[in-house]
Amino acid sequence: LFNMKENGAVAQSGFRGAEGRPRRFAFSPEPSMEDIRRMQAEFTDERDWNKFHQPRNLLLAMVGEVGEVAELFQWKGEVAEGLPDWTESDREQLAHELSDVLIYLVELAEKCRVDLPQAVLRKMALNRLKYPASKVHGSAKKYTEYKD
Ligand SMILES: Nc1ccn([C@H]2C[C@H](O)[C@@H](COP(=O)(O)OP(=O)(O)OP(=O)(O)O)O2)c(=O)n1
Repeated sequence: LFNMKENGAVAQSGFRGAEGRPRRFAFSPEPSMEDIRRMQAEFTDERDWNKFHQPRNLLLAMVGEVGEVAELFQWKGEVAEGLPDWTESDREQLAHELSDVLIYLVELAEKCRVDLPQAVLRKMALNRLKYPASKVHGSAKKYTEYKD
């Protein structure tokens, strides 16, 4: 059991502790979405790749990377939270592919002039209004299926 504390992360290896209860998990506080936007902008500028990174191309690149994430899960059947049966190498591959999706998503948002962190706050506020916890607790019905 090791503890990845250096980044402020509280992730630990394995999903369940000795008592069989799920361990606490949280992301590291850094980098922020703005950090990621800036780092990817530098990467793109240094290679003179902005001419390729129009919104539609970024969207297609992102969807391609989503496909690569799906490939890692393909034919595995249901996978338990924490991926207890995956090798370290499979986990690292997944970390790479999820990062590719995020990098393209952040750049797509930038090129579409969507301030993504603030947009997420607005959308989550809408989600809470649409799905009041008191009304939908324990049910996965879509909001259109509720009678009142
Ligand atoms: N025109 C490009 C090409 C790559 N990248 C960056 C963003 C992604 O994080 C990563 C994608 O690289 P690849 O297209 O080589 O894809 P993979 O890393 O998934 O490699 P593979 O397709 O071999 O699995 O590199 C980019 O910004 N712009």
